[in-house]
Amino acid sequence: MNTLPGQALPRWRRAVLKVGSNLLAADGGGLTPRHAEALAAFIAASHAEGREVVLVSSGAVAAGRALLRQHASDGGGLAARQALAALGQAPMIALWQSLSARPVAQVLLTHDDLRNRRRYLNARATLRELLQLGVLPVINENDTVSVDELKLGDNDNLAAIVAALVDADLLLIASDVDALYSADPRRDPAAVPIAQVAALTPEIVAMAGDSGSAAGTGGMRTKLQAAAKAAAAGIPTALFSGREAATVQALQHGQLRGTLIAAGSTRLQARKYWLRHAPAAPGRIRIDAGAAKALAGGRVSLLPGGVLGADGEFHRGDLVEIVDADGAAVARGLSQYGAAEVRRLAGRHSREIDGTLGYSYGDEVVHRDDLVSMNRPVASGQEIST
Ligand SMILES: Nc1ncnc2c1ncn2[C@@H]1O[C@H](COP(=O)(O)OP(=O)(O)O)[C@@H](O)[C@H]1O
Ligand SMILES: N[C@@H](CCC(=O)OP(=O)(O)O)C(=O)O
Repeated sequence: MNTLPGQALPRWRRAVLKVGSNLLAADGGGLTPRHAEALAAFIAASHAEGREVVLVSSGAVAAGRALLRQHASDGGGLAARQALAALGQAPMIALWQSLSARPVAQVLLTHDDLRNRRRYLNARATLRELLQLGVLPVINENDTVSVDELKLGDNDNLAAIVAALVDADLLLIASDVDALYSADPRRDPAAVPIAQVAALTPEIVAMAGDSGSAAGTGGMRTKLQAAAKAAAAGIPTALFSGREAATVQALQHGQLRGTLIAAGSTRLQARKYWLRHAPAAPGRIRIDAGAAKALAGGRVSLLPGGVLGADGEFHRGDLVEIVDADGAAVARGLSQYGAAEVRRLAGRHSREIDGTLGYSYGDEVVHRDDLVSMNRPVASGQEIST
């Protein structure tokens, strides 16, 4: 039973919710809606309030294993696990669809997809589009092609990477344990729950053990790794029990009965800091006076109409300098198009992109979420991007 007092959940508009296998296969066999129901109700209520939730759901291996058990034993090696995941993806998605009035979209990702700049941007564009369409994205690792060196390894880490990918302002991790404890509570009856973690020090990390069950993968260790990744991107993490319907309902009212792991800085600060200081590609985008003025004011995207040209070489997704007609630095950002493409798009209207290139990655040359103005301080508590 949860003995932690409630605490305020950080304000959020877009969250990633990670649901572990232990919750979905709570009876030790195949998937059950027992705990998923309350989580689906939370997602629906959040959506009705104008918030966006991206779901990262485990459970495919557990679902596959339950199906196969009726026919044969699964062996236990990597290929067997991959086969079980392939078998279980559809039932896992079906479970969420059965609990959601909105359409559910399946998204399978690997580490390789997220390391590759082009695929990273494509995954992000797809997820943004799904959210705009009002669809519930359900993400899982693409276990079929995830061999060891490509594997994210667990969905806790995948959820943290997705949180940064979709610019979430909160990472919610629902598990079968109600908090981070001072030691694994399955092994140490004297372990006490921890309500707040200000920083993931080595002492805190040492408290985390691995999974206590066959269904789960990483235990608390991967949850803290995920929280560290999220914190580095300026995203706080909330750990709570998805077994307690009252705990899940309390989230709806902004109350967390679990562990809150703070982010070092705000999401916007972390992102803007990175955009400002990371090494840029050997190339730059030149813009006209009107675009320079708009970008200096902040919170706007760079459209092709304001572009004069591009110098040097850079690729889609590269961080580039944006300069005015005199070569003075105005901003930095991730270009949606490569240098050759930007040269062709210079001065054109966004609606001409498709006709000019034969394809389009979006209306913006640099999206406002990927842009930092060089003459504006990165203030704390700035508005969260939409
Ligand atoms: N310090 C700790 N505090 C809480 N839980 C811990 C700790 N160390 C290990 N664990 C284990 O982590 C488990 C949750 O992780 P896991 O089994 O991977 O679940 P999930 O399927 O939700 O990802 C808990 O049931 C618990 O036994
Ligand atoms: N891709 C696997 C999930 C692996 C995983 O991370 O599981 P868990 O520790 O329960 O979140 C599956 O769907 O079974």
